Amino acid sequence: MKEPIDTLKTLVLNQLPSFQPCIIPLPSSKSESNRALVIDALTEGENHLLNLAEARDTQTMIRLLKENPPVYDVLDAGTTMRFLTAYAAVTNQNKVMTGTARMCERPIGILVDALREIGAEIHYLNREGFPPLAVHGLQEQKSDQVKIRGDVSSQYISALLMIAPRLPHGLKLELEGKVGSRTYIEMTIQLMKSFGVEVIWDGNTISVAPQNYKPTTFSVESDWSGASYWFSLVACADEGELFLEGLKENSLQGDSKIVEIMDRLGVKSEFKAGGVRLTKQAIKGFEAFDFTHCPDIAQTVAVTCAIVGQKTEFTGIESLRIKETDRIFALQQELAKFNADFVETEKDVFTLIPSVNMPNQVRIHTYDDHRMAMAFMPLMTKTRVIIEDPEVVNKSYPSFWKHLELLSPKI
Ligand SMILES: O=C(O)C1=C[C@@H](OP(=O)(O)O)[C@@H](O)[C@H](O)C1
Ligand SMILES: C=C(OP(=O)(O)O)C(=O)O
Repeated sequence: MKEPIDTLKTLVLNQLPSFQPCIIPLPSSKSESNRALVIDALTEGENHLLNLAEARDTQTMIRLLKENPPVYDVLDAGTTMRFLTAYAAVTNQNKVMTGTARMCERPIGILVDALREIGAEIHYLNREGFPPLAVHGLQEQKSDQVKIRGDVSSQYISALLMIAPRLPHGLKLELEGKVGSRTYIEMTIQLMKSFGVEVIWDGNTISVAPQNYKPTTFSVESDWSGASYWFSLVACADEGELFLEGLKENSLQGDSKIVEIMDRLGVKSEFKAGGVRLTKQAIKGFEAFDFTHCPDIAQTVAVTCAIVGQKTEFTGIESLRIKETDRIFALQQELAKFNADFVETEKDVFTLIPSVNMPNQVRIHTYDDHRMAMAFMPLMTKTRVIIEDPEVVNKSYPSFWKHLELLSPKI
């Protein structure tokens, strides 16, 4: 049971228009960590995984793989649900897959259908197409060629790819229709290659022959999705400079696109040894952006545009409806609290109309979504902000509020 709203824990952020130059340490990427952990579990021999994320999604993955309970309760971690469903199948285990109430509303049918076609026995325990599930392993591979649509979640494709080298006949995945979050599929393939596995992506077909992962040392990069909130803070502040530690210019993470976006919204990025320096520059502006391949930074960019006065068209955000919450609805509700609008002007095209009048205080509801809490933090440059359920950030970035405390005001 969720607590009633009045008794919810809140965090008050006092207005901070400008801040002194500051170093932000950043967490490690949970997407890279969760892939490395599944690959590690499928490797014969010992890997050395460095810099694994502190994110709850990753800690849940570590715990479940280590303790190997009969029920894999993934809480609210999408990658953990999708990757471990495929993992349980290929390792021939009997597992119940479950999670939070919201997780049981996030679709998994496309992955289950593909795994069944390959030969896994999986049953739905409640609603067809959604967790909870009972996985009963994969006795015999029935098919090595599967068609899969790519427009709902790339996590199904990543899950299948990572188990593919361990299937007796390997796997040929034929991607159908529009493919969203393609950068995450590329990340999966890059990680597989780092662990010595060959993957061939040719047009719409990704082929993986049966082969073994090779033990290696792998170090997880800092998290670009988490970095996006600090870019936004610099964009929204009157004055401010940040050094974000551990980021590399050539990243496996598609959310590094934030550099390009924030360049238009007034943030200059300079890559140095050990990270990236963010300073303010004039806003160049943009009219439209397609988030198909970087959906997790859509909230960051929407809030930034609302604050800096940039009217913008958002496309490629359909998948936001099936994430930790319906992020489109959540954005619309919370942006309206400071008189910004996020309106569907044509089917699947949303226009962000910036704030015209800033109230003295805004209370942000966070909808069990870490990214709602973090994306609205930069509003503190303009007004006093109250964040409901601040611990929601633990999913990906438990030290987020501690890092915010590193800032000191510029008087
Ligand atoms: O593979 C991954 O690590 C992820 C893929 C994306 O999901 P979709 O493929 O469902 O868009 C992204 O939103 C999620 O935060 C992490
Ligand atoms: C959508 C997200 O995660 P997941 O799908 O793995 O729960 C996210 O971190 O924004």
